[in-house]
Amino acid sequence: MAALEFAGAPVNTVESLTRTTELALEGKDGFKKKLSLLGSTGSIGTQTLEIVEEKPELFEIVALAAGGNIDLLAEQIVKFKPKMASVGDEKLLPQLRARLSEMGLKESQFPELAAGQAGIVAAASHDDCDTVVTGIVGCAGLLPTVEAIKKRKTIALANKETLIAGGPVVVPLCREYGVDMIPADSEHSAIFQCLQGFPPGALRRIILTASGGAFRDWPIEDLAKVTVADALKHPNWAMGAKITVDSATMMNKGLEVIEAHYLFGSDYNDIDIVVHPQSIIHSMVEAQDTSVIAQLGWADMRLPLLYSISWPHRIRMSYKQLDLASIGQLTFKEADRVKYPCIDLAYAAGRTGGTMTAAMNGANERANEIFRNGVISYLDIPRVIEAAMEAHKKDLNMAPRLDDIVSVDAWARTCVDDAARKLSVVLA
Ligand SMILES: NC(=O)C1=CN([C@@H]2O[C@H](COP(=O)(O)OP(=O)(O)OC[C@H]3O[C@@H](n4cnc5c(N)ncnc54)[C@H](OP(=O)(O)O)[C@@H]3O)[C@@H](O)[C@H]2O)C=CC1
Ligand SMILES: CC(=O)[C@@H](O)[C@H](O)COP(=O)(O)O
Ligand SMILES: [Mn+2]
Repeated sequence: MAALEFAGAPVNTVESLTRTTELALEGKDGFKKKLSLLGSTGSIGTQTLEIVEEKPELFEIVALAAGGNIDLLAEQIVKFKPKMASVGDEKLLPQLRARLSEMGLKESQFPELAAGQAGIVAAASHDDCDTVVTGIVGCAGLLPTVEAIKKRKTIALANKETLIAGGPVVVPLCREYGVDMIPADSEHSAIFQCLQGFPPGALRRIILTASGGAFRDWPIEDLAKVTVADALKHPNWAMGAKITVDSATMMNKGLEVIEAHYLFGSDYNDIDIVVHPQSIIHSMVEAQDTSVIAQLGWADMRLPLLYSISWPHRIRMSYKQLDLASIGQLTFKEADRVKYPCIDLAYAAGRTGGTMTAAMNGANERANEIFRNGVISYLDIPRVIEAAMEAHKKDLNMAPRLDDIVSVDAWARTCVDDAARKLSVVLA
C-alpha cells in the first residue's frame, strides 16, 4: 500500500509486523535496504551514513550524489564503496579522481562516476538500489525524485521542496507507480508514526510543532537589525544553512504545512501549528474522537531518518533514551502570524494550489539565498516572496505538468531578483 494513502488501514497485523521485525533483525528474511543517497555530504546525508555505519548488516550504499564537497565525498566512497557516485559539476571530476588515487584506490576500484543533474538522476534511478534518500537541498531534488518514482524506488523524503513545488505532479505519480513515499522530515515522520494503525477516516487534525527558530525570543522591533549569523543560530537542531534560515522566518513551518497536505491528504483547515520551544514532541495527530497522539524524542534527525528507511520495522539502536524528568517541562504557545508573515504566505499558497506553491517555493529559495549573500534584509524575505506570489496570480496553472512546475520555479527566482532590485532602489 502506498504510504501516501496510509491514513487508511495498515496492510499488516501487529503480530505479522512483530514477527517480520524479529526476522529482519536476525537478518533471516533478506532485509537489506539498498540505498541511493542524494546530498550525501550534507546534514541529512552524513546522518544517514551514520545509520548505515551502525547497521551495515541492514543497509548498503549503492550510490552517492554530492555537490562540491569533494574531500568528504572521496572519504565516503572509500568507506561505503558505492557502485556509483556523482558530483555537482563535471569540472570537479578530475579533482575527485585525484583524491581517490591519493587515498589509495586503484582506477579499477573507482565507482562509476557521473556529474551534474544527469549524475543525480543516474544515482536516483540506479538499477541496484531500492530506496532513495533525498537529502539534496531545494527544488534541485524534484527531477531526480520523479525519475526515481518512475523506476519504482521507495522514496525516503527529506527534501521537502520536492513536494512543495511538485506536489500536483509527484503525488499522482506515486499512485500511478505504486510507490511508497516515507517522510524523513521530523514532523512528518512523527505524524506518520502516530498514524500507524489508524483506520480510514480516523484522522481529524494534524498539529505541527515548531521550535520558533532563531528569533523566537526576540521582540518584533529588533528583527530589522538581524544578521545572517543571527539567523543561522538554530536553538535546537544542527542543519544546513537554507533550512536553518527557513526556520528563522518560520517559512520552514509553512513549507511543512504544505508537505503535510500532500503526504497525508489533510485539508489546510485541519493542519495547525503550535510553537514548542523544546522540540521534544515532533508533532501530533488528533483523531475524530479528539484523542491526541504525539511522538517524542530528542532533537536528533537520525531517528526519523532511520524510520524512513526501515518502516514498518523498529530497529534497536544505541541512541540515548528519552529522559523526561531531565527535561522537566514541555511548553507550548501560539505562532505569531504578525512576526512571521511567511506562515500565512504558505497557507495562502497551499490553499490556492496548482503552481502557486512552486512559485512560492522558488521565490523563497531565492530570497533565502540572497539574504544569506547579504543582498536583502531578513524583513525583505516575505516582501519579495509576496511580490512573486502576487505576480504569479495571472499565470496560475491548476493542472500543471512537470515542465510547467520547473518553468514556474525558474520564473519565481527572477521575479524575486526584480523585486529585490526595486527594494534597493527604494532604499538608496
Ligand atoms: N538537516 C536537517 O536536519 C533537515 C533537513 N531537511 C531537508 O533535507 C534537505 C537537505 O537539507 P540539509 O541536509 O540540511 O542541507 P545541507 O545544505 O546540509 O546539504 C545539502 C546537500 O545537497 C548537496 N547539493 C546541494 N546542491 C546540489 C547540487 N546542485 N547538486 C548536487 N548536490 C547538491 C550538497 O552537496 P555539497 O555540500 O557537496 O555541495 C549537500 O550534500 C532540505 O530539503 C531540507 O529542507 C528536512 C528536515 C531536517
Ligand atoms: C529537524 C526538522 O525536521 C526541521 O524541519 C526542524 O523541525 C526545524 O525546526 P523548526 O522549523 O521547528 O524551527
Ligand atoms: Mn522539519
